[in-house]
Amino acid sequence: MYRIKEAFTTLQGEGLQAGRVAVFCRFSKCNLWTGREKDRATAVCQFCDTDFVGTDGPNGGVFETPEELVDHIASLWPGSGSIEESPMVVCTGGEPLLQLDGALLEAFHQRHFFVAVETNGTLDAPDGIDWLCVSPKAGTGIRIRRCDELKLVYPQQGQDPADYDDIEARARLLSPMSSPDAGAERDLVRDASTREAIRYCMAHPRWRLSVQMHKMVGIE
Ligand SMILES: C[S@@+](CC[C@H](N)C(=O)[O-])C[C@H]1O[C@@H](n2cnc3c(N)ncnc32)[C@H](O)[C@@H]1O
Ligand SMILES: Nc1nc2[nH]cc(C(=O)O)c2c(=O)[nH]1
Ligand code: SF4
Ligand SMILES: [Mg+2]
Repeated sequence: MYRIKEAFTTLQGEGLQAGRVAVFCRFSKCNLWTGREKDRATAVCQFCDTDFVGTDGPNGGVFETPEELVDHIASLWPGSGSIEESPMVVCTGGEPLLQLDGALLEAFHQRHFFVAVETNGTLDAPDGIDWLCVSPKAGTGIRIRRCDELKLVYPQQGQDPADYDDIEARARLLSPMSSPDAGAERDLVRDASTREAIRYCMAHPRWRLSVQMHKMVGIE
């Protein structure tokens, strides 16, 4: 059984796949925060910009089998879904690795999906993910030692990008932290974080900047 908060089609806004059309499959629940505002101050991860509680969002729900969920996601893909088109699904959340298993991956692949995953890296990932993005949170133990992109939200108190030097990745990205709330304050926080991230990249050119493009162009 898979519990999905919401699903929607947009452009991947972050990381090396930014700009690519994808169906986002947002899994319910996270192991680093309950998702309730009253618990934010005591959560392990306190800056989350996402509502992942329950299954009541647009195109959300409870899916009994992998095929049922994949049919639902495929129905949101705007093209034909042919192998040439390489339809993409981004499994995110919440923490998708609490639920994503080999059977679901296999079902996505049967339907020609390129499967990307956004994870906090604290849980083991099943084999066969096509694009694995690990975004470590300060103070957590990272189990995933190898990924496609390491995408640090920056700056985080108590975290130094060098803490992750031993994780193997095709690219190392700093993604400026924005405030969880929408509006003017979010932009101010984001602008300050962006300046800091740029400064860090310039001094440590192993790292590159990744901006949350979707927030800038006003898409989901
Ligand atoms: C909501 S998380 C869900 C996936 C997974 N739990 C994780 O943390 O990677 C999706 C992405 O948004 C990033 N993110 C969350 N809150 C953010 C914020 N306030 N500013 C910038 N990025 C943020 C996360 O680091 C992650 O890369
Ligand atoms: N456009 C867009 N790109 C994204 N990349 C990662 C996201 C996420 O919430 O995991 C996200 C998101 O929420 N929207
Ligand atoms: S950013 Fe990821 S790890 Fe942090 S609370 Fe949100 S969903 Fe969980
Ligand atoms: Mg998001």
